[in-house]
Amino acid sequence: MGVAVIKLKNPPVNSLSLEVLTEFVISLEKLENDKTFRGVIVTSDCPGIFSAGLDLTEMCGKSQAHYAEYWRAVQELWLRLYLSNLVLIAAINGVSPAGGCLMSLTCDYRVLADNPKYNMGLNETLLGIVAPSWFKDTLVNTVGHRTAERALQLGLLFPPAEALRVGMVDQVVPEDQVHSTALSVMAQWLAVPDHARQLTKNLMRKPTADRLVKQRDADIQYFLRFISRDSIQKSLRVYLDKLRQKKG
Ligand SMILES: CC/C=C\CCC/C=C/C(=O)SCCNC(=O)CCNC(=O)[C@H](O)C(C)(C)COP(=O)(O)OP(=O)(O)OC[C@H]1O[C@@H](n2cnc3c(N)ncnc32)[C@H](O)[C@@H]1OP(=O)(O)O
Repeated sequence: MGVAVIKLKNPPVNSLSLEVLTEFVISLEKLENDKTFRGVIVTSDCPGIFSAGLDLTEMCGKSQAHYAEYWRAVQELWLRLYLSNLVLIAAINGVSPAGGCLMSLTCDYRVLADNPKYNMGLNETLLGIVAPSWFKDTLVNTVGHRTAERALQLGLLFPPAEALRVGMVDQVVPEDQVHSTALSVMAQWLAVPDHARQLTKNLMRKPTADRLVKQRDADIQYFLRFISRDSIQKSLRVYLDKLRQKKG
């Protein structure tokens, strides 16, 4: 039925490095241009981890030019996913904090494996950083304003039952059924004529996407100023050190 599977593969935690973002955009573009494909299942090849989100090492101790390039790539992936003409189904087979969660929120439907470890949410505040307005918009459009406000301020990571309750995911299924469920949901979405579904998706999503499109450069400048602050660099270093020391 013309369904591709994109499996994120950047061990150990599928962090969204510049290279991963760039490859993801290229893969999506190819699929969008190949009319034999109408849908994509986005999933992970890393056991227990859908994606650890943006790659913290890309945002720490690098040059301004690097931060600008990185942030443009983050914007690009979000825009491509959010406005994709393809049906996108996230088969979430692991934990998905921050950018990992965002990626799944851009999909049309989310199936999450029922494992209490597989938390998801926008936890940026816990790192001492702030989810950008378009991350916030994506969450608000999924779970509503009040739930998003509480989740964003507290940096909440929701276990599966809670994620389902607040509408962050559409279905929670046993781990071994995530892929088959995503496939059967895909069949349901593909039963709708493409042009009508695509126009409707665009109607729902374009106003949100346009807010970023109209001010992409300003958004990059804002990111540069924010991420370059000594206090933010320090917060990121402390967070990364904590992650590294966990093992020791
Ligand atoms: C104006 C706007 C400004 C800024 C906006 C920025 C928006 C940011 C969005 C983000 O996505 S920030 C990233 C948020 N992500 C997280 O908080 C997740 C952090 N990681 C974890 O919680 C865990 O690693 C895990 C995903 C639950 C996996 O745990 P596990 O025990 O399996 O692995 P471990 O913690 O030992 O990690 C292995 C290895 O990977 C490194 N790591 C983990 N996450 C990241 C990451 N996001 N980026 C880069 N590297 C990461 C970790 O340090 C370990 O490295 P080591 O092997 O060298 O020790």
